[in-house]
Amino acid sequence: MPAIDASDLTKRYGDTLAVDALSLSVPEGTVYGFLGPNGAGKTTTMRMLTGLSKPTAGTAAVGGAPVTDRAALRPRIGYMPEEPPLYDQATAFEQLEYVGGLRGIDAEAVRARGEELFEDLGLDVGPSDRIDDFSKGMRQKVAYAQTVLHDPAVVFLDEPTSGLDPRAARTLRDRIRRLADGGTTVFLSTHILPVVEEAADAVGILYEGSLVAEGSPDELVARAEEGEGGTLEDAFLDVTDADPTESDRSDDAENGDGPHEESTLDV
Ligand SMILES: Nc1ncnc2c1ncn2[C@@H]1O[C@H](COP(=O)(O)OP(=O)(O)OP(=O)(O)O)[C@@H](O)[C@H]1O
Repeated sequence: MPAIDASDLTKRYGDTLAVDALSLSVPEGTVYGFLGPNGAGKTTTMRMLTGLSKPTAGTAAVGGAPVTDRAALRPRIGYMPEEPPLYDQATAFEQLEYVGGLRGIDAEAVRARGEELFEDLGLDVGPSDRIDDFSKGMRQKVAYAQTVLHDPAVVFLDEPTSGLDPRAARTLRDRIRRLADGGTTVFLSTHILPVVEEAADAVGILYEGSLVAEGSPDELVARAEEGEGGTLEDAFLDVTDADPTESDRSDDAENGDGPHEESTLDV
Protein backbone atom coordinates (compact mmCIF):
# COMPACT_ATOMS: atom_id res chain seq x y z
CA MET A 1 0.00 0.00 0.00
CA PRO A 2 1.47 3.38 -0.95
CA ALA A 3 2.06 5.85 1.90
CA ILE A 4 0.30 8.53 -0.14
CA ASP A 5 -2.40 7.45 -2.52
CA ALA A 6 -4.37 10.19 -4.25
CA SER A 7 -6.83 9.80 -7.05
CA ASP A 8 -8.23 12.70 -9.09
CA LEU A 9 -7.76 15.08 -6.19
CA THR A 10 -9.32 18.40 -7.15
CA LYS A 11 -9.67 21.76 -5.43
CA ARG A 12 -11.64 24.65 -6.78
CA TYR A 13 -11.83 28.10 -5.21
CA GLY A 14 -14.70 29.82 -7.00
CA ASP A 15 -13.52 30.11 -10.60
CA THR A 16 -9.95 29.11 -9.75
CA LEU A 17 -9.07 25.50 -10.36
CA ALA A 18 -6.15 25.26 -7.90
CA VAL A 19 -5.63 21.49 -8.21
CA ASP A 20 -6.95 19.60 -11.21
CA ALA A 21 -7.62 15.86 -10.85
CA LEU A 22 -4.23 15.07 -9.34
CA SER A 23 -3.30 11.41 -8.88
CA LEU A 24 -0.25 10.41 -6.88
CA SER A 25 1.23 7.23 -5.50
CA VAL A 26 4.17 7.58 -3.14
CA PRO A 27 5.75 4.40 -1.77
CA GLU A 28 6.60 4.09 1.93
CA GLY A 29 10.05 5.19 3.02
CA THR A 30 10.70 7.43 0.03
CA VAL A 31 11.15 11.16 -0.48
CA TYR A 32 8.81 12.72 -3.04
CA GLY A 33 9.92 16.13 -4.29
CA PHE A 34 6.93 18.22 -5.29
CA LEU A 35 8.00 21.04 -7.57
CA GLY A 36 6.12 23.78 -9.31
CA PRO A 37 6.16 27.51 -9.93
CA ASN A 38 4.33 29.96 -7.66
CA GLY A 39 0.62 29.35 -7.65
CA ALA A 40 0.89 25.86 -9.19
CA GLY A 41 -1.17 24.35 -6.38
CA LYS A 42 1.52 22.77 -4.18
CA THR A 43 0.31 24.17 -0.86
CA THR A 44 -3.31 23.45 -1.75
CA THR A 45 -2.36 19.83 -2.47
CA MET A 46 -0.51 19.52 0.84
CA ARG A 47 -3.44 21.01 2.71
CA MET A 48 -5.77 18.44 1.17
CA LEU A 49 -3.37 15.58 1.91
CA THR A 50 -3.07 16.67 5.54
CA GLY A 51 -6.83 16.99 6.06
CA LEU A 52 -6.75 20.79 6.41
CA SER A 53 -8.65 21.51 3.22
CA LYS A 54 -11.55 19.49 1.91
CA PRO A 55 -11.10 18.30 -1.68
CA THR A 56 -13.77 19.51 -4.09
CA ALA A 57 -13.53 16.11 -5.75
CA GLY A 58 -11.37 13.00 -5.70
CA THR A 59 -10.03 10.85 -2.88
CA ALA A 60 -6.77 10.40 -1.01
CA ALA A 61 -5.38 8.26 1.77
CA VAL A 62 -2.21 8.95 3.73
CA GLY A 63 -0.62 6.27 5.87
CA GLY A 64 -3.72 4.21 5.16
CA ALA A 65 -6.13 6.82 6.56
CA PRO A 66 -8.57 8.65 4.30
CA VAL A 67 -7.84 12.39 4.36
CA THR A 68 -11.47 13.01 5.30
CA ASP A 69 -10.93 11.09 8.57
CA ARG A 70 -8.89 13.63 10.50
CA ALA A 71 -8.87 11.65 13.75
CA ALA A 72 -7.25 8.68 12.04
CA LEU A 73 -4.97 10.87 9.91
CA ARG A 74 -3.56 13.08 12.65
CA PRO A 75 -1.26 10.63 14.48
CA ARG A 76 0.12 9.34 11.18
CA ILE A 77 1.22 12.63 9.71
CA GLY A 78 3.42 15.61 10.48
CA TYR A 79 3.01 18.86 8.55
CA MET A 80 5.44 21.74 8.48
CA PRO A 81 3.77 24.59 6.61
CA GLU A 82 5.73 27.36 4.95
CA GLU A 83 5.02 29.64 7.91
CA PRO A 84 5.22 27.24 10.85
CA PRO A 85 3.06 28.07 13.84
CA LEU A 86 5.38 28.89 16.75
CA TYR A 87 4.74 30.78 19.97
CA ASP A 88 7.21 33.63 20.06
CA GLN A 89 7.08 33.89 23.82
CA ALA A 90 7.84 30.19 24.36
CA THR A 91 11.24 28.57 24.70
CA ALA A 92 12.11 25.78 22.26
CA PHE A 93 11.21 23.12 24.84
CA GLU A 94 7.97 24.85 25.85
CA GLN A 95 6.98 24.85 22.20
CA LEU A 96 7.57 21.09 21.98
CA GLU A 97 5.80 20.49 25.30
CA TYR A 98 2.77 22.34 23.99
CA VAL A 99 2.64 20.37 20.74
CA GLY A 100 3.45 17.11 22.55
CA GLY A 101 0.60 17.81 25.00
CA LEU A 102 -1.85 18.26 22.13
CA ARG A 103 -0.73 14.89 20.81
CA GLY A 104 -0.98 13.20 24.20
CA ILE A 105 2.76 12.60 24.62
CA ASP A 106 3.87 12.92 28.24
CA ALA A 107 6.21 15.75 29.20
CA GLU A 108 9.14 13.49 30.04
CA ALA A 109 9.01 11.75 26.68
CA VAL A 110 8.75 15.12 24.93
CA ARG A 111 11.82 16.38 26.77
CA ALA A 112 13.88 13.29 25.94
CA ARG A 113 12.87 13.33 22.29
CA GLY A 114 13.33 17.11 22.12
CA GLU A 115 16.86 16.89 23.48
CA GLU A 116 17.68 14.22 20.93
CA LEU A 117 16.19 16.20 18.03
CA PHE A 118 17.75 19.53 19.00
CA GLU A 119 21.15 17.93 19.42
CA ASP A 120 20.84 16.16 16.11
CA LEU A 121 19.82 19.39 14.36
CA GLY A 122 22.55 21.38 16.07
CA LEU A 123 20.10 23.74 17.77
CA ASP A 124 22.10 25.30 20.54
CA VAL A 125 19.87 27.37 22.82
CA GLY A 126 19.83 28.28 26.48
CA PRO A 127 16.98 26.96 28.65
CA SER A 128 15.32 30.38 28.90
CA ASP A 129 15.94 31.67 25.34
CA ARG A 130 12.67 32.57 23.65
CA ILE A 131 11.70 31.77 20.08
CA ASP A 132 11.18 35.50 19.54
CA ASP A 133 14.95 35.94 19.58
CA PHE A 134 15.71 32.99 17.30
CA SER A 135 17.10 33.33 13.78
CA LYS A 136 15.07 32.00 10.85
CA GLY A 137 17.23 28.86 10.79
CA MET A 138 16.69 28.22 14.50
CA ARG A 139 12.93 28.67 14.08
CA GLN A 140 12.93 26.19 11.19
CA LYS A 141 14.72 23.67 13.37
CA VAL A 142 12.14 24.01 16.16
CA ALA A 143 9.38 23.75 13.57
CA TYR A 144 10.95 20.63 12.11
CA ALA A 145 11.34 19.09 15.59
CA GLN A 146 7.67 19.69 16.39
CA THR A 147 6.67 18.17 13.05
CA VAL A 148 8.48 14.87 13.67
CA LEU A 149 8.08 14.78 17.48
CA HIS A 150 5.49 11.97 17.39
CA ASP A 151 7.36 9.88 14.78
CA PRO A 152 4.72 10.21 12.07
CA ALA A 153 4.65 7.74 9.21
CA VAL A 154 4.36 10.50 6.62
CA VAL A 155 5.90 13.96 6.88
CA PHE A 156 4.85 16.91 4.73
CA LEU A 157 7.34 19.75 4.44
CA ASP A 158 6.41 22.96 2.61
CA GLU A 159 9.54 24.90 1.59
CA PRO A 160 11.49 23.67 4.64
CA THR A 161 14.80 25.16 3.55
CA SER A 162 13.55 28.57 2.44
CA GLY A 163 15.52 31.35 4.07
CA LEU A 164 18.12 28.98 5.48
CA ASP A 165 21.83 29.51 4.98
CA PRO A 166 23.62 26.74 3.05
CA ARG A 167 24.83 24.94 6.16
CA ALA A 168 21.40 24.90 7.82
CA ALA A 169 19.79 23.85 4.53
CA ARG A 170 22.24 20.97 4.24
CA THR A 171 21.53 19.84 7.81
CA LEU A 172 17.83 19.74 7.06
CA ARG A 173 18.37 17.96 3.76
CA ASP A 174 20.44 15.31 5.50
CA ARG A 175 17.72 14.85 8.11
CA ILE A 176 15.10 14.45 5.40
CA ARG A 177 17.16 11.74 3.73
CA ARG A 178 17.72 10.00 7.06
CA LEU A 179 14.01 10.09 7.86
CA ALA A 180 13.26 8.22 4.64
CA ASP A 181 16.10 5.78 5.22
CA GLY A 182 14.43 5.02 8.56
CA GLY A 183 11.13 4.18 6.84
CA THR A 184 9.32 7.52 7.06
CA THR A 185 7.77 8.87 3.88
CA VAL A 186 8.58 12.50 3.12
CA PHE A 187 6.55 14.74 0.83
CA LEU A 188 8.62 17.78 0.14
CA SER A 189 7.35 20.85 -1.63
CA THR A 190 9.93 23.35 -2.78
CA HIS A 191 11.09 25.66 -5.55
CA ILE A 192 14.69 24.93 -4.69
CA LEU A 193 15.79 22.33 -7.21
CA PRO A 194 19.08 21.21 -5.61
CA VAL A 195 17.11 20.20 -2.52
CA VAL A 196 15.10 17.66 -4.45
CA GLU A 197 17.98 16.72 -6.70
CA GLU A 198 19.90 15.53 -3.65
CA ALA A 199 17.17 14.25 -1.39
CA ALA A 200 14.28 12.97 -3.53
CA ASP A 201 13.67 9.47 -4.85
CA ALA A 202 10.93 10.75 -7.13
CA VAL A 203 9.95 14.15 -8.38
CA GLY A 204 6.59 15.43 -9.53
CA ILE A 205 6.27 18.75 -11.32
CA LEU A 206 2.98 20.55 -10.86
CA TYR A 207 1.88 23.24 -13.27
CA GLU A 208 -1.45 25.02 -13.09
CA GLY A 209 -2.83 22.32 -10.82
CA SER A 210 -1.78 19.37 -12.99
CA LEU A 211 1.13 16.98 -12.74
CA VAL A 212 3.07 17.59 -15.96
CA ALA A 213 6.13 15.42 -15.27
CA GLU A 214 7.02 12.63 -12.88
CA GLY A 215 10.07 10.44 -12.46
CA SER A 216 13.32 10.09 -10.56
CA PRO A 217 15.59 13.16 -10.59
CA ASP A 218 17.96 11.23 -12.89
CA GLU A 219 15.15 10.32 -15.27
CA LEU A 220 14.01 13.91 -15.51
CA VAL A 221 17.56 15.08 -16.07
CA ALA A 222 18.03 12.43 -18.80
CA ARG A 223 14.84 13.64 -20.39
CA ALA A 224 16.11 17.22 -20.30
CA GLU A 225 19.36 16.06 -21.92
CA GLU A 226 17.35 15.00 -24.96
CA GLY A 227 16.41 18.66 -25.32
CA GLU A 228 18.72 21.58 -24.91
CA GLY A 229 19.74 21.26 -21.31
CA GLY A 230 20.70 18.54 -18.93
CA THR A 231 19.70 19.55 -15.45
CA LEU A 232 16.60 19.23 -13.34
CA GLU A 233 16.19 22.95 -13.84
CA ASP A 234 16.04 22.40 -17.60
CA ALA A 235 13.44 19.68 -17.11
CA PHE A 236 11.46 22.02 -14.88
CA LEU A 237 11.63 24.83 -17.42
CA ASP A 238 10.69 22.51 -20.27
CA VAL A 239 7.45 21.46 -18.68
CA THR A 240 6.39 24.58 -16.84
CA ASP A 241 7.47 27.37 -19.11
CA ALA A 242 8.54 29.09 -15.92
CA ASP A 243 11.79 30.20 -14.39
CA PRO A 244 12.19 28.72 -10.90
CA THR A 245 14.75 31.35 -9.98
CA GLU A 246 12.16 34.08 -10.22
CA SER A 247 10.08 34.50 -7.14
CA ASP A 248 6.63 35.29 -8.50
CA ARG A 249 5.57 34.12 -11.89
CA SER A 250 1.98 33.23 -11.12
CA ASP A 251 0.66 35.98 -13.41
CA ASP A 252 2.87 34.80 -16.24
CA ALA A 253 1.86 31.23 -15.59
CA GLU A 254 -1.76 32.23 -15.95
CA ASN A 255 -1.25 34.22 -19.14
CA GLY A 256 1.54 32.27 -20.81
CA ASP A 257 1.31 29.26 -23.02
CA GLY A 258 0.86 26.38 -20.65
CA PRO A 259 1.96 22.87 -21.42
CA HIS A 260 -0.41 20.71 -23.39
CA GLU A 261 -2.11 17.72 -21.88
CA GLU A 262 0.17 15.42 -23.85
CA SER A 263 3.27 17.10 -22.46
CA THR A 264 3.06 14.94 -19.34
CA LEU A 265 6.41 13.23 -19.07
CA ASP A 266 5.91 9.68 -17.99
CA VAL A 267 9.56 8.94 -17.57
N1 LIG B 1 -7.86 30.07 0.12
C1 LIG B 1 -7.81 30.35 -1.19
N2 LIG B 1 -8.80 31.04 -1.79
C2 LIG B 1 -8.78 31.32 -3.10
N3 LIG B 1 -7.78 30.94 -3.94
C3 LIG B 1 -6.77 30.25 -3.40
C4 LIG B 1 -6.72 29.93 -2.00
N4 LIG B 1 -5.58 29.22 -1.77
C5 LIG B 1 -4.94 29.14 -2.95
N5 LIG B 1 -5.63 29.76 -3.93
C6 LIG B 1 -5.26 29.82 -5.35
O1 LIG B 1 -4.99 28.52 -5.79
C7 LIG B 1 -3.85 28.50 -6.66
C8 LIG B 1 -2.78 27.58 -6.10
O2 LIG B 1 -2.21 28.18 -4.92
P1 LIG B 1 -1.16 27.44 -3.99
O3 LIG B 1 -0.89 28.33 -2.83
O4 LIG B 1 -1.63 26.06 -3.71
O5 LIG B 1 0.11 27.35 -4.95
P2 LIG B 1 1.62 27.01 -4.59
O6 LIG B 1 2.11 26.13 -5.68
O7 LIG B 1 1.73 26.50 -3.20
O8 LIG B 1 2.31 28.43 -4.70
P3 LIG B 1 3.62 29.03 -3.94
O9 LIG B 1 4.78 28.30 -4.52
O10 LIG B 1 3.59 30.46 -4.35
O11 LIG B 1 3.43 28.83 -2.47
C9 LIG B 1 -3.42 29.95 -6.83
O12 LIG B 1 -4.04 30.48 -7.98
C10 LIG B 1 -3.97 30.61 -5.57
O13 LIG B 1 -4.22 31.98 -5.81
